[in-house]
Amino acid sequence: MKVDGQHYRTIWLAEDGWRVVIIDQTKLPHSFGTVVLESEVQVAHAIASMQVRGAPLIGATGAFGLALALRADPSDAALAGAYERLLATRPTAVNLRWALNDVRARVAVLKPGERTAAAYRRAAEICDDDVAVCRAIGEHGLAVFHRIWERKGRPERLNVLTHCNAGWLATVDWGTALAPIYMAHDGGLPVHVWVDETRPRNQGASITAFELGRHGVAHTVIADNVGGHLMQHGLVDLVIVGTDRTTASGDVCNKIGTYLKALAAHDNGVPFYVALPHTTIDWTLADGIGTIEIERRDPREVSHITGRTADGRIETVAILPEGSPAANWAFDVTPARYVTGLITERGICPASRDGLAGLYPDAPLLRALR
Ligand SMILES: CSC[C@@H](O)[C@@H](O)C(=O)COP(=O)(O)O
Repeated sequence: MKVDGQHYRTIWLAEDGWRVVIIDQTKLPHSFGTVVLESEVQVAHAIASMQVRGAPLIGATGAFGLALALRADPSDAALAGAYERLLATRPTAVNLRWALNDVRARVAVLKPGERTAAAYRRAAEICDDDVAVCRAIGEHGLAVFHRIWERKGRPERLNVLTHCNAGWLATVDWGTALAPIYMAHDGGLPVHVWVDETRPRNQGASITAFELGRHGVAHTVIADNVGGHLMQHGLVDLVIVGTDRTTASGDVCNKIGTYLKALAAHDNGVPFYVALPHTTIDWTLADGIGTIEIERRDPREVSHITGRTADGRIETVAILPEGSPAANWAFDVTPARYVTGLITERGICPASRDGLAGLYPDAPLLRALR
């Protein structure tokens, strides 16, 4: 997508053809800058510190991490070590495991001297595929938006609520949940987005609002607790979110607070859609609540908040009384029964094993789960 008239992806190779450039998302929305990664250790840091974030982008970055590791040492031992270290950076988004498994499987069968080039090639393909997949998600989602707009009698604005950031900055380009929003806006559908601020790290307030604002999409940032009230008053036409891991039975793990939005949507008859690429489906799991590892992050993300002062300095301040403990669960699971539909690159399906099997009859392990 474009920032100040220039088209960006979220990750690309530097002119030297081997270093990896990313947008430093920890600096948004106050500054837009890039960071150059030269080693697997720097890639691991970028993922863990959330310079890059969002499930598909974490996967793509991990793939480049393996390429950088192999460039330094293409041995079996180095490949195994880099795989484990990169996998440990963030536990919940399954795209990371998917991308690391994919690259490892392709290079492990090659001679060490051939591995680096193969890993770079595959990482680049993963990026290109992600762009194509997100574009397709956008097109399928756009049809949903049009249907709801028509059903509601073509209101002056179509109010969409989203949580966290599932936009182009969470993927390689386009985004998942935000892709149909961009397409709706570009096509003249009068879309307006309620942006949940998404405490504690405020990905909605800092990243989704940045994206939508730069693209000219009408939006309003709201505190995380507002959505239920808006739904009760008919001010939300649909909810659309991304996901970090969706089980083979359609349970959806996404940013903490998603579950509460799904409950409120259910109570108010508001459609609740989840947009996802195939790389986010964990075909090995049937029950999301009991089995998905939920990342727990530094409580400091809850007890402190960062922003820009009137004179332009970025400052972090404490917001809790001294001595009050804080806890920081980063994701929750929305059971499939609260999900109106899964919007994938192959189309839309019910959030269920049969729904996913209909779209992905070729999926590995699906049979074993039946
Ligand atoms: C297309 S991104 C889907 C999810 O990764 C997104 O909704 C989300 O929860 C991101 O969490 P984050 O902790 O910012 O990586």
